[in-house]
Amino acid sequence: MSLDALVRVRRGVMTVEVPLAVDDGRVVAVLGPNGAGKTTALHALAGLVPLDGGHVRVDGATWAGDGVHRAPEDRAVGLLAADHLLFPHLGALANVAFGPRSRGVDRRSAERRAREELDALGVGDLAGRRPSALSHGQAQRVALARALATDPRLLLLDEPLSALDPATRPHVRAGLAARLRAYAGMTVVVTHDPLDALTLADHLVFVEDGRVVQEGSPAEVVQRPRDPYVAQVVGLNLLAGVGSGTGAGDAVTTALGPVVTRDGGADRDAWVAFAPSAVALYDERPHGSTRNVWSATVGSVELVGQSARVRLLVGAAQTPLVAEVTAGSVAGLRLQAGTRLWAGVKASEVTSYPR
Ligand SMILES: Nc1ncnc2c1ncn2[C@@H]1O[C@H](COP(=O)(O)OP(=O)(O)OP(=O)(O)O)[C@@H](O)[C@H]1O
Repeated sequence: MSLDALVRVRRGVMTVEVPLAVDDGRVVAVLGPNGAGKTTALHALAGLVPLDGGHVRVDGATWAGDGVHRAPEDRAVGLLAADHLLFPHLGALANVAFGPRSRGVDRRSAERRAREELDALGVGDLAGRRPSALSHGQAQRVALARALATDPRLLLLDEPLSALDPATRPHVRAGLAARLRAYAGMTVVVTHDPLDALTLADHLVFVEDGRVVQEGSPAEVVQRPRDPYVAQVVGLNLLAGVGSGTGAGDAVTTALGPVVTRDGGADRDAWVAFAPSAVALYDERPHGSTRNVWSATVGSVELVGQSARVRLLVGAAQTPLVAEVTAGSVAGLRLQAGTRLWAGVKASEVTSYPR
């Protein structure tokens, strides 16, 4: 049993066109920058936005498309938004029981189901509290319980953790991940946050300007980004390049000139990727085993704990790269915006793969 959807919705000059397939018990994350069309796609699955084309089919039944448009209440959907919108005048239990009640379940059964769901999310002891007496994290768990208490086939989460403060977020994320592992239905989660996606989802779909630019398992995407936005999300430097195409060359020609990689340069059109931590910085041109060396200018330096993210503009084309170095190197090299230096990456740290 599964979700099979092709969401096509016109939004002004942009058309959102996103295929989505989810199997039972699986979690798909949709990622993308602001305005990419993520919420539009989610709302189309929920029935809040009509399709301009495509289809939404669940377990073989058509929810939308082919002249059909089921109303949201006629879809077995649970929707959770960043702002929980619990009923302020009802306690947590009554808020959660509202879902099954509104679908015709008798009061006693609805409350039993609500209590079960609150317990499963670790907030059973808050059953009698009104939303105003709940922390953000607690309220979001109650809202998740409300989305799940109708036993939806399809759970839709729209930035479920984005309104939480950084101290609360990891706890709610862990609770959500545990609950999703036990949930038998299908989940689509929209998020900006790569950590949410990597910890919650089995499959990632990246959307930009309404279109899918890359999808795959978290491991695939992290190792082999195929789009600058995806590379930025997973924290890798990515360059488009051209290899020899003969299997003989060992360098890929990029905006930085030839880059020597550990995979050779056999592919005609190739991506070249390396981690910021693989970029070493020097105040004089290094001599030695480092095969890839470029002149660079520091754009900015951001200290995060014991390490620093250094944005660089590299080579004649001023190509942006990110280096991650120790706080000690920042002091030793006196790194600041405008500092001119050398950046080096060992060939063994650089991967290349077909574009
Ligand atoms: N009701 C609407 N009518 C027309 N255009 C809309 C409507 N809602 C959103 N849009 C536009 O559609 C595009 C996609 O918006 P959407 O909210 O789906 O993006 P998103 O990826 O969820 O972005 P964000 O991360 O900022 O929430 C945007 O350009 C937005 O301005």
